[in-house]
Amino acid sequence: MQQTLTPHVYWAQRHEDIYLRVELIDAQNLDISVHDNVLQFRAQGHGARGQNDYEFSLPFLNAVKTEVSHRSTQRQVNITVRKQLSGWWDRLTLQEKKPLFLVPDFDRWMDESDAEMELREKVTSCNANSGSYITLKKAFLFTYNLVQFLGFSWIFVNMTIRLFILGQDSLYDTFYTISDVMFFCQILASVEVLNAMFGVVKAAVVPAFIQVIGRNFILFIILGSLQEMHNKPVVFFVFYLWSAIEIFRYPFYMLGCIDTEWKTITWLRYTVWIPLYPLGVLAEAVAVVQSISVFDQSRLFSIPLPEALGSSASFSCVLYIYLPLMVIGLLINFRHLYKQRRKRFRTKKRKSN
Ligand SMILES: CCCCCCCCCCCCC[C@@H](O)CC(=O)SCCNC(=O)CCNC(=O)[C@H](O)C(C)(C)COP(=O)(O)OP(=O)(O)OC[C@H]1O[C@@H](n2cnc3c(N)ncnc32)[C@H](O)[C@@H]1OP(=O)(O)O
Repeated sequence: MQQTLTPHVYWAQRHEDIYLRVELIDAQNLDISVHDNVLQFRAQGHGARGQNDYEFSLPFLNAVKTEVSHRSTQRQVNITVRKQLSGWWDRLTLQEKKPLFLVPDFDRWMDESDAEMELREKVTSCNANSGSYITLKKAFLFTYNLVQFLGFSWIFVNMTIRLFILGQDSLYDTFYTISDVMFFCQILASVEVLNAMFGVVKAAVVPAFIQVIGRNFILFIILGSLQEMHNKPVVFFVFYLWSAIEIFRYPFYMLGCIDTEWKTITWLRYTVWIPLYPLGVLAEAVAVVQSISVFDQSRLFSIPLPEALGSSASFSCVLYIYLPLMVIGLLINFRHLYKQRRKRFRTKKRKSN
């Protein structure tokens, strides 16, 4: 008949954890739990007294967490118990007299000051890692915002100068002179959706997605794909309104990356959108409406239909759906920007009180 015996148990501690090493070869049917700060161990295996059931219980000196992690190898069972509060214990067990089966694990043994040093090194290397991640992130964001700022400033300044020099004529060739840089900036702007998705910045995903998809739809499908749209004055208004906000938004972000704030830039970033956003959406809607007849005539992107319904549907069907979607997108983003504005200025006011 098998007897129930106690295995040899080796222990060591750190400020956060207790490590137990149970000398049991090929341990099976492990039952390890912690209740009321007492660890119960039961298993079958080959220990000091051969193949047998082995068990022990350890009432800990101080409170520990109930979750216990263990890993059994061919030679031993390693158990880690987390201390409820970080700190150094004078001994492991509640009773002053150490149980006979329990001995220090000199392979893992550390005195308090060594463990403190190890803990400090861990914290320092963790801080160093997160510090270099933050520096890298800020450098990436700063560069991204700088590139966008330069792109949109070039667009805005170029259009303004051309308007002063050429007057009304400049409205008709905006696409030919500006679109390449606008294509570049708007493709790059997709990074903003990814940044929001992966938590690189604290921005909301849906507004960023609406913004990028909305603009790229107008730029690539409505304006870019139809030659008939290239010389329309609406291109001027769309590009001018888009770039008018970005020459404030990107410098605002750049300053944030270097932990600096210029009140005027902050005010402009969170205020200029109030007239610009509805005007921008209006200009985009005009472009969509103007493109409908062009799509109908050219049959570009027409949608194949089953024969019973006719040969194909004009892409303008999509545009009729897109127009109300623009209003929904406008409302979502307007509400989002309004909340951002209130949050920004409310916090600032409170901070300055
Ligand atoms: C159901 C809908 C289906 C979709 C169908 C499509 C519908 C299409 C609708 C089309 C509507 C779009 C029309 C639009 O194209 C028209 C115009 O653009 S007109 C011109 C005026 N436009 C604007 O004013 C909008 C400008 N754009 C924006 O403001 C942003 O793109 C927006 C996503 C709308 C809002 O930005 P965000 O959510 O990021 O807010 P914050 O700026 O307050 O930023 C929040 C925090 O994140 C930090 N952040 C964000 N980005 C960066 C960055 N690049 N670098 C560094 N830091 C960044 C920022 O600092 C904030 O942090 P903290 O609060 O700590 O300061």
